[in-house]
Amino acid sequence: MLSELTANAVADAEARRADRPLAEVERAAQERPAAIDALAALAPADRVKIIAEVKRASPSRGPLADIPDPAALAREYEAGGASAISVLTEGRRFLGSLADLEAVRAAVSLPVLRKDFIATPYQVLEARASGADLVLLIVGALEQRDLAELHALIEQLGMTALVETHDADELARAADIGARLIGVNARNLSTFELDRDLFGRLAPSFPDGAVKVAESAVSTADDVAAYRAAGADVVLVGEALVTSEPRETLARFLGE
Ligand SMILES: O=P(O)(O)OC[C@@H](O)[C@@H](O)c1c[nH]c2ccccc12
Repeated sequence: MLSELTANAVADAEARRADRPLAEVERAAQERPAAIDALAALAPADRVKIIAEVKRASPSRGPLADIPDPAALAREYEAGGASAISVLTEGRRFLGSLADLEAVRAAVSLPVLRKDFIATPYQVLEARASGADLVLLIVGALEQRDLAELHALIEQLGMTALVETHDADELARAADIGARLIGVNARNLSTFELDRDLFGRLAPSFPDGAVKVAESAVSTADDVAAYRAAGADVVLVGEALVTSEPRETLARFLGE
């Protein structure tokens, strides 16, 4: 499933490229105001931080929420105390778009993450051209050389990569490229199985100095507290926020 999601995302980007060639996206990326320092915004602190996700649907969970106005949702997230906003831009299974990312970027002053199946420089440039500060790289979807090259391009453009892992080998690969913001996704993107304890098992093996992000499977404040107790600096939450009153839920999750 992960390779199919990635192949589709790359094919969709290639189709966009026919209308908007690489040189044009490069220019648009350069003209954008500098990216926000997301690493500073997500740095370890005496309280847990939350990346709140704009997510309409997923292949494992189906439709979650309509979200007619992603900018309004992002403003709720900002007012509720989120430290960054993740925007799914994958169109086929997650029903997102780059237009969602643009709308969110214009609405908030928090760092914004492009959450997609990124495997080409073109997709990274699109992210910057749409105002992203952060770009997701899924280790399990990439050869090590491509991972290293995409990571370098993201940093060159002044953005931060969130490098997503799902086992000890992938965590070692993230460490090898010098990733400074590393996530552990509780959901296996090939089988869609959830393993809520995976973050806790991998946390001791994070490279020194890397910011630790626990991704997925949070439905209650206790889940956030469990991730925090296991060493998470940051927790990434989607479904629980889009299916509830986001400000109230964030307040509960942040222990307020
Ligand atoms: O809705 P949840 O269980 O709170 O999960 C959010 C986020 O972690 C999840 O959407 C996600 C994590 N890694 C991904 C990679 C691609 C697409 C989606 C994801």
